[in-house]
Amino acid sequence: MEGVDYLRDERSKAQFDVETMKVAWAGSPEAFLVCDRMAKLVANDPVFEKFSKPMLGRKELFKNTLRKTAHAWKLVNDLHLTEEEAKWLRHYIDEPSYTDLQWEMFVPALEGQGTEEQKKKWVPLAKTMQIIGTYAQTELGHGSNVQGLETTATFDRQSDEFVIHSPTLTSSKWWPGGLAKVTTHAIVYARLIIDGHFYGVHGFIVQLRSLEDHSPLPGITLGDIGMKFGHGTYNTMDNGVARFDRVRIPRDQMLMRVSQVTKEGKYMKSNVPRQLGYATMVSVRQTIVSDASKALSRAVCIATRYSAIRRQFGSRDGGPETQVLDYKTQQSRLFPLVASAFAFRFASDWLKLLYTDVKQRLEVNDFSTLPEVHACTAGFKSLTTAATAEGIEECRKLCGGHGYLISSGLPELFAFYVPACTYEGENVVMLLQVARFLVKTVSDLGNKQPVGTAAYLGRASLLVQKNCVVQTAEDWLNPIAILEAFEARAARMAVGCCQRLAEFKSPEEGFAELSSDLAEASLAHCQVIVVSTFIRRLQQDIPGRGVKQALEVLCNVYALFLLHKHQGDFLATGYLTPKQASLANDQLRTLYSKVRPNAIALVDSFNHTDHYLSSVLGRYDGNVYPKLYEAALKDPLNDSDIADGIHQYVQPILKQKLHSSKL
Ligand SMILES: Cc1cc2nc3c(=O)[nH]c(=O)nc-3n(C[C@H](O)[C@H](O)[C@H](O)COP(=O)(O)OP(=O)(O)OC[C@H]3O[C@@H](n4cnc5c(N)ncnc54)[C@H](O)[C@@H]3O)c2cc1C
Repeated sequence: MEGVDYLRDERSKAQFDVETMKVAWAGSPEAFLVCDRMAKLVANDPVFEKFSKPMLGRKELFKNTLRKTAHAWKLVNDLHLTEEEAKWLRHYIDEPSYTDLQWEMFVPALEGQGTEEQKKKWVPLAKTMQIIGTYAQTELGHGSNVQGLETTATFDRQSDEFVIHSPTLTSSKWWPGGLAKVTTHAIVYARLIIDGHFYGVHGFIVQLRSLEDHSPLPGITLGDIGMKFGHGTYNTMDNGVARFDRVRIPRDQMLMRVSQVTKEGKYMKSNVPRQLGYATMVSVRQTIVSDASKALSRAVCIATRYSAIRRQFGSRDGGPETQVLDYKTQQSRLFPLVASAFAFRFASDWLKLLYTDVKQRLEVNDFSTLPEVHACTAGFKSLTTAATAEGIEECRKLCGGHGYLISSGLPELFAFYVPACTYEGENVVMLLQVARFLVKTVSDLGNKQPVGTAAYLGRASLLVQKNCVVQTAEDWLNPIAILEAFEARAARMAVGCCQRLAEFKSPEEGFAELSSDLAEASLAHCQVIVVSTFIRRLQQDIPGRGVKQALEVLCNVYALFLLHKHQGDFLATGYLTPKQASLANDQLRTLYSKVRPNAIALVDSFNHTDHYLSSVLGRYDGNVYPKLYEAALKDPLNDSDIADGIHQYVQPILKQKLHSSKL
């Protein structure tokens, strides 16, 4: 049998309806149709071909992406694609490009932070690509600490302008995508100074380049920050550096929705609540969580298909060797990642609902849930991006030596994905923000009932006393038992941290000293939310033969895998006995056997095209070995038998005349 037959055989074993699972994964029949159409549009268009990328140099990579981006924009216009469809089109093209910044940072910042007048002027220009913008916040010296930014925007009353200036080397803007060579405008974050007084960091719309010949405007120095990790991923993008030498912009180019500077130089807070920006934040983080599920689904799709094809050891009587997917060790590394992809998918669906809820509340000036929403979305960002980056690397290892080949698709996927742990809020910094919320919530328990995802902390006094009642491995299939275990562990960790904080002279000193424990308590809290979201999703009606049952197995795998991985916490907090932890692990092994027959069908449910996966190992048809060989032959080193440099550098060594004493 060949790889092709192995996958066909695997598909025939599926115990659920794959087509309905595809809809469950996409979120709705409509969402499925849009994704499917855009994925195929990209896959069938030769301009979006990806396999030659590893052979391109930096300049060619960059130009190649410019060409693809221009073609994509033409398709958007020719086919009258909606913004949603255009978003999916960009996603399936699968190359970091300046348009990511345009649509995901520049336009949302204008819409979220601009006044009605500013939006009327700038948003149509951006949406029709008459201007191309980026988001210039990070500097050489500061990223996470936004209040530490050094770029200044000084108000000049006489000319009614702001003077944008980079006073030090470390104030150079550093990282913004598209900044080096493409973008015509940027939202530059700078310290607002009026009459020598500092009024906090604000966003300013700054034109960077001439719209006529694209050259940098006077006083602005622009450049690329250099090659980044991986080859063909972020090196397709011109992340840039910018320095400003007293560059003047009109006063009305400060984004003034929340605070304004008048002609007279008076700084005023508008009556628009500062919290309005929270809705945008929830939306951005929803996209990050959704992207995590997509990236992880790609990696597990490759690793699962390849694991069904790859055979090592175990041949009896001349029969076939064992599929590596049948090894329990392979299953225990891979299946939790398949389950995690689904968990993150449902978490992102839930965040969409949360976004609607937050927007409705903000419209009636109800800010009561914002601290909880802020903490939960920051935690989701950290948890899902960290687990996805680790998961992609694990999938690479699950593919053995071939996983290290660029043609496996996994090294580039990792290089592409891993900065998600850093941008949009560095992951540990995010967990510490969650920790501040947890400490406050636990400290206020006497006065205030926690809401939403923190509601379980309202039962903290009970959760710290009550112990787990599980007696058999089957008891670990009960969602109530699972959820209570996660809640009890998280509550105990949060309460424990608060008790220890009280022993320090000042809360800040305690927070700094215990920050590592606090980050762990935050992670435990975030896991409660992801596990409970998965469980709640399964309480809804899910149509299709065997679909709900397959998802229930994955939900249990996800939860019990986390419990096993963090069993130190569960035991140290005293909620579980060693026997109960061991029963959870027994159940986990049984669950892996239940996932096994469905493994290929589960990853088929992601509906990934071969173009999107860009992996020889993850091909839908399973024709791995012939195509791996074919891909290798395309390497430029195989153009001739005798490579450039052999005659010059190798042959002289071979032909050297050595004195017999040296032999
Ligand atoms: C691929 C990529 C694209 C980017 N695109 C853009 C862009 O378009 N526009 C833009 O403005 N920026 C962009 N950035 C920059 C990015 O937003 C920042 O790198 C990010 O915010 C992290 O900040 P930092 O680099 O200052 O990390 P740092 O904060 O310096 O992190 C270094 C270490 O310090 C730790 N640390 C920091 N603060 C604390 C604390 N209070 N307590 C404990 N530990 C702490 C962190 O956990 C980390 O381990 C991009 C970055 C990357 C990698």
